[in-house]
Amino acid sequence: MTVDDRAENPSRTTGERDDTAGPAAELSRRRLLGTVGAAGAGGLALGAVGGVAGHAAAQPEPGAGLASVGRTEVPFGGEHQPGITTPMQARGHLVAFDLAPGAGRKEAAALLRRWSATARRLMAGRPAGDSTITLDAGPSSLTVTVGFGRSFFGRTGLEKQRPFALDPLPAFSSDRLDAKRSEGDLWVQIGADDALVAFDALRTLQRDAGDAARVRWQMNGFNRTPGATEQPMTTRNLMGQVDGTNNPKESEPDFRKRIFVPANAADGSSDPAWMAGGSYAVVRRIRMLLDDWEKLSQTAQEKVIGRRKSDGAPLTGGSETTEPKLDAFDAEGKPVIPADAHARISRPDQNGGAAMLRRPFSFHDGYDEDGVPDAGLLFICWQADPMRGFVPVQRKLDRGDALSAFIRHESSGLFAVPGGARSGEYVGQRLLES
Ligand SMILES: C=CC1=C(C)c2cc3[nH]c(cc4nc(cc5[nH]c(cc1n2)c(C)c5CCC(=O)O)C(CCC(=O)O)=C4C)c(C)c3C=C
Ligand SMILES: [Fe+2]
Repeated sequence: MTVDDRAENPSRTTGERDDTAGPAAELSRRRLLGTVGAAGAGGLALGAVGGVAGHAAAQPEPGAGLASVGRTEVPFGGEHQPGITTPMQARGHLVAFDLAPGAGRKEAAALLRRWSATARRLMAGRPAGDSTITLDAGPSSLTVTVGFGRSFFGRTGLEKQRPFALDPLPAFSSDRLDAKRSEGDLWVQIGADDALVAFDALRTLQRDAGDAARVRWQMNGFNRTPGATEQPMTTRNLMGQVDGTNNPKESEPDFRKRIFVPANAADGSSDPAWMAGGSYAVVRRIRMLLDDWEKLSQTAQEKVIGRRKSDGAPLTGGSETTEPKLDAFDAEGKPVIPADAHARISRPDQNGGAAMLRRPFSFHDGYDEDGVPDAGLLFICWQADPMRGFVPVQRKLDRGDALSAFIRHESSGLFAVPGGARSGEYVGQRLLES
């Protein structure tokens, strides 16, 4: 998708009206952006509203001259939370919180109310609080997504409302998990196409937590900057592979069923009513053993995945979107796509139909003392039921994925992400006020 496509995509540019904004909405950056954006296109440099004299008049208007990357807005409200089907953003922060000692359901509800108000404002390109970090940045496709970990329900006395889907994930033999960087009462995913906008949201939400919750762990990630390529291209990961090709597509008939909890229990869901329109996120910090990986020849690397590095096409030929021929053999009688190739054994048709929407960020947290990069994938996958998404696929990968020798799962989290907030509602209200 080009920048212009993104700006024209209604899901990216039309926000629902913020009913918490009040008269300040008159001067909201979002509305200024519309005017100033148009003026900017004509080459007009605007002064302060009302022609304020002196130094202030020389300052550019907030939002002046924004390009479509900065202008693009994702709606906060809706059937689903943002940040699930939103196109991947350039910058991401993941942060887990634990409720503070003594904080319970009442404090959690107040916190979710504060976070929702902040997210609504920031995602619309309006300041929340006194920060000036993003005054000239625009919404930049900011999304804030909030989820509940298993431990949240005990802390708030809501155990009867805890979904079975939050039962702990099974242990996998290749797990090397750090408990301190895993799980958490609450999880927030922040994504934006501008690093300052993403940081500002992270900092503001953390300040909003006040005495109610403390940061348990926090991770930073990135992806290709939208607009950097003219063709809409699937992103690459830090191993250099095209990654995301065979994700379920929103246009597929079973997409919603696979990714989202149905809107009512009559649709065969065992989920509590408050999860209607929600999804489950599995979050894994997966370190890439890049020194080992880069010792492999390109041909060997391609066999590990089963796809070409250059364009992501299957080893049996065609283009990125060509269906792989799983039963093709080479002159020596070996499968062209090896039996343990990652992209072969992770397919739904090899796992009883198990499917998930992968929406990761890459990470790089510097180098270890021995010069080894601490880099990899903040793997985030979304599904209506982790037992019919992540778990069976990871079980299969754990038993015999050629990629396993080059990656290490270092932390894990499973979070129930409720449906999107309706107008005037805060995220999680249907749980906290049930
Ligand atoms: C348990 C789920 C998965 C984990 C963990 C995982 C880690 C992981 N994957 C790559 C790179 C690629 N994965 C690709 C495809 C792919 N991977 C999974 C699941 C997990 N991956 C699925 C379900 C699929 C799609 C299979 C299909 O339907 O065809 C690919 C190929 C291109 C693509 O379709 O995206 C690559 C490349 C890495 C580097 C990694 C851990 C660091
Ligand atoms: Fe994968």
